[in-house]
Amino acid sequence: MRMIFEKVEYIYNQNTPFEKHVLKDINFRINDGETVFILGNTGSGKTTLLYLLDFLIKPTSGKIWIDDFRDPYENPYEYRKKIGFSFQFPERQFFSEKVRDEIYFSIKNFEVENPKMRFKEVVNFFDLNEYLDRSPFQLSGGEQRRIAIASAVAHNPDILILDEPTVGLDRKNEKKIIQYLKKWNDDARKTLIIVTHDFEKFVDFKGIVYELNEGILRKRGVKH
Ligand SMILES: Nc1ncnc2c1ncn2[C@@H]1O[C@H](COP(=O)(O)OP(=O)(O)OP(=O)(O)O)[C@@H](O)[C@H]1O
Repeated sequence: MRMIFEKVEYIYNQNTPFEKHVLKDINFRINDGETVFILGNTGSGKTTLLYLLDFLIKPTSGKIWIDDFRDPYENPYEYRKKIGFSFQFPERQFFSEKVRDEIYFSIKNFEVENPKMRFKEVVNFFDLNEYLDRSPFQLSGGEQRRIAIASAVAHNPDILILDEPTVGLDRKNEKKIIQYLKKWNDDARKTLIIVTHDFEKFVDFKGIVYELNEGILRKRGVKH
């Protein structure tokens, strides 16, 4: 699923005293299998750009296209099914009382084949057995991050979008998650989109690096 941004602008609270022009004339495309890093200072618009990539918000002006000519907002569910999204602040993405349901949700919602097997696979890989009956809201930042990433990948999406995936993780889990993401990076069919302030932790990754600066997106280079 190729994603194309054409002259995309995003303004919060337009025509109010709190108006904030966050994204300016964004033109880029993300092809199947690519890894894309989006860097930039605090408040430069990175999270807003990711919300657009998951069709959670609509551009104030400009267009987002899927595979050249399809409008994702006509049927966002259909396209979102192919995407896994882990938020910068995991508690903003959680909505279940138990970790078990949080992880099971996308497996069920997106009708994954062999749901029980997939659930076990994800829980075992991310080492989450001990948390299954606990509330995701009452866990540490690092534990929440693991659950957020596990939930994002549970339905085996084609595109994985991660906002600050390494924040809060201890060294052991950070290593494990980076290794896991490297497999996505190496998989020619899987697209990986990462916003990070810890770019040096992705030293072995290939990909296209963009930088957002006051809402303007520039290509910084390609990592080989
Ligand atoms: N819901 C909102 N209403 C109004 N302004 C907002 C809203 N969300 C974000 N903003 C503002 O838009 C700008 C961009 O925010 P965004 O979260 O996209 O930046 P960011 O690059 O992800 O920052 P950080 O690195 O700190 O996470 C910021 O100035 C922020 O204050």
